[in-house]
Amino acid sequence: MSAKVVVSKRRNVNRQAIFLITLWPFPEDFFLSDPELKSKVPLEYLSHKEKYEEAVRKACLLFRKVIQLQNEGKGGMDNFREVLGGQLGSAILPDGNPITLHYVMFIPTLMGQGTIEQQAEWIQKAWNCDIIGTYAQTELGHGTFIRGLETVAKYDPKTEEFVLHSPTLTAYKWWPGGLGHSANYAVVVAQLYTQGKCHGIHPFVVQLRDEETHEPLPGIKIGEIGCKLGMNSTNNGYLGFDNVRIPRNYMLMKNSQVLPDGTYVKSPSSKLTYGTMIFVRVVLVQDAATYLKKASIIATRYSAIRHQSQIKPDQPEPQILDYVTQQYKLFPNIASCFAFQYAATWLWDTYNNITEELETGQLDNLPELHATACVLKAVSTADAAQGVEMLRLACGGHGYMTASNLPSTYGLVTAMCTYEGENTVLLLQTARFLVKMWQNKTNVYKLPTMKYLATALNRATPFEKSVEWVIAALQKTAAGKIDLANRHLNERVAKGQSYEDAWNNTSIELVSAAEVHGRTIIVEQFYNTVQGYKSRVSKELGTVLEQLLQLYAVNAALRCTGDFLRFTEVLGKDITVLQTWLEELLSQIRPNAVGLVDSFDMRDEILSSALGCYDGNVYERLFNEAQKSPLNAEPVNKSYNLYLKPFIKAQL
Ligand SMILES: CCCCCCCCCCCCCCCCCC(=O)SCCNC(=O)CCNC(=O)[C@H](O)C(C)(C)COP(=O)(O)OP(=O)(O)OC[C@H]1O[C@@H](n2cnc3c(N)ncnc32)[C@H](O)[C@@H]1OP(=O)(O)O
Ligand SMILES: Cc1cc2nc3c(=O)[nH]c(=O)nc-3n(C[C@H](O)[C@H](O)[C@H](O)COP(=O)(O)OP(=O)(O)OC[C@H]3O[C@@H](n4cnc5c(N)ncnc54)[C@H](O)[C@@H]3O)c2cc1C
Repeated sequence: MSAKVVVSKRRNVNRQAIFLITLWPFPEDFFLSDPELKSKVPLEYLSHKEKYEEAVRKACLLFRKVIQLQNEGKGGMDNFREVLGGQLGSAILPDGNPITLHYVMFIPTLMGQGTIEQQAEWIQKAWNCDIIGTYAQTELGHGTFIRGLETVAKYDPKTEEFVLHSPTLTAYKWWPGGLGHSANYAVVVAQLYTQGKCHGIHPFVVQLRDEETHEPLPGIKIGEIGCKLGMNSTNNGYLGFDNVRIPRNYMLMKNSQVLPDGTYVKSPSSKLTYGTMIFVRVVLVQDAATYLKKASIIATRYSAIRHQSQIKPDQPEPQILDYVTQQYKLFPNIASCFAFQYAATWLWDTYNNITEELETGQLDNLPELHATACVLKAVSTADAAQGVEMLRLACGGHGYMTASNLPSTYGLVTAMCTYEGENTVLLLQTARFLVKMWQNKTNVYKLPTMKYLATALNRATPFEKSVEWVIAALQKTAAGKIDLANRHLNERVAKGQSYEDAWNNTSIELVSAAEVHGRTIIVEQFYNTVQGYKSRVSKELGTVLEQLLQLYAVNAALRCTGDFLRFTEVLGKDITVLQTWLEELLSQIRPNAVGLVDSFDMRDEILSSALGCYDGNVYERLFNEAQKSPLNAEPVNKSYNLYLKPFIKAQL
């Protein structure tokens, strides 16, 4: 394979940003019409081993095709984004892609953490897929608390090498995607020791397997971690080191360095090592939107086909879409798809702007970027996971069928709540930043996502039925919750608790404050986007977008009525108005519901669902899928004669 990648020498180029610029229409058909990218047998009927082998076959073909497009000058890095993301990627590899981490974390870490020379050495090889990498950070004993990682990289100045070692079982790397049997290299995050001192965690490039035979190298203990709730083809692995030596320049040294004599040169910020995690958290908001769109299309189309019960006696069974409770399950999730999509776009732009600043050595906005990426990743993935599950339930029994593709979509989306930072932990990171800003009010005024904190608490928010009011009320609630949590924190400290104990004892309130702050950002971005669109789209489209915005906002408000009653001037009677407003919106959106999900523009092959196809032939498809069960290949299964018959005939 040969893909030309030019490594720019300009320091201020945001190299990770080039991933996500869409320059041309993506040729889905080039992938979806390739018979080799279709599985002959539904994946669920394959063994664990066969699933993995099939996933590797498809993944290689998939990326070969992407590289072919690139070599023909048809699109660039944006093609990688399409095949890695939840839309095309999860259609072709519904149980996960064993090479994803190579593109999503290995290459971005080389780009973000390597010196120009290291990039020149590694990136071309990685882009050409001469080597396949993963990102090995989490260990059996620690995923969240990365300062507590146990893998050691000790510098030996005599040989100018690092010696990597796993001193305990809990030091084994555990979880990295593709680590089991796919990758032959990894970025390994380990505690750096030089001149007898530990300098904390740093990234190292480590070869794991022979480039020809793929046999594990001496001192490398490696394997796959086993079956999971979902993502069973991602080949998550474990990895232990027995005094494995790597050259000095295999430590990624853009931010901190170890000189040949072992002298440690400090990074301008130790948190720059965490850069790849920010990048992935940012792109996950988009992925959360994609998975929720997928489930929303399936459940909404199915709800238009499915007839059940009666609303009035003697009348035909209605489409289940006409039940208001069903609309309540579906439409707020459709609105969330728009909300997360707009938040993702805004966050991506913010990320680009701030990483460009970082490249010039300006770190002022890094804390806000971190806090914002954490909260948006946490809120969007949690809501998407809950939403997909609700949409699955909204399809009744058929939603429980693998053929609906909802169980496997849930398996993919719920993993996002844990990986790349467990959601509660991320909300606590945001809370840490909010409290800091709250305590030091002068900074609050400068930061775009925090500006509201300067005035929100003292601003009057008399109730009115408008999105502007919902935003003001959410802001006031977030400010009120931060203020209260901060007061409780201080009270606990005043009573003699250490700050850390007081923090832990206040953490339920802190998490809740951060969550409302995240929802405030999302509603505000939705509002800003719709205001921007209004003059550019037809009146009819403007009206529908406005309805979706209102639905998202009023639903967000109704989710925190208790907090509104505590922190704003809202009264019980106003909640009734909010409830009626929600019900009005459900009925306004009803005629456009199917059109709205059609607008997400996902082909049947991408939905991969017997319930969600464009033509609505739900029952035929379910029946056809049932015929694919290997049990139906023979009229009588051998277990009848072996077990059932003797059991039935026996005199018990
Ligand atoms: C071609 C590609 C295109 C892409 C296409 C799209 C396709 C998408 C497909 C997606 C598939 C993704 C598959 C990914 C699989 C998952 C991979 C993983 O999980 S990998 C494994 C992922 N693992 C995880 O995510 C582990 C989660 N754990 C952690 O990140 C950390 O342990 C921690 C943040 C919780 C604490 O860290 P700790 O060092 O204990 O820090 P303290 O709490 O003591 O705070 C100290 C100070 O540091 C500050 N600060 C902190 N972080 C940052 C930051 N990033 N920055 C800046 N600052 C930061 C903090 O604010 C505070 O400031 P101050 O108040 O003092 O001023
Ligand atoms: C599908 C999948 C793929 C993954 N891929 C990779 C990969 O490619 N590379 C990689 O390195 N890792 C990977 N991971 C690991 C992932 O990043 C970690 O699982 C994640 O960071 C959470 O860490 P943990 O598992 O240690 O959870 P824990 O931290 O043990 O969480 C358990 C509970 O403890 C709570 N908790 C922990 N710390 C705190 C705290 N400070 N305050 C309050 N509560 C706390 C959490 O909220 C949670 O409820 C993957 C994980 C999954 C599920």
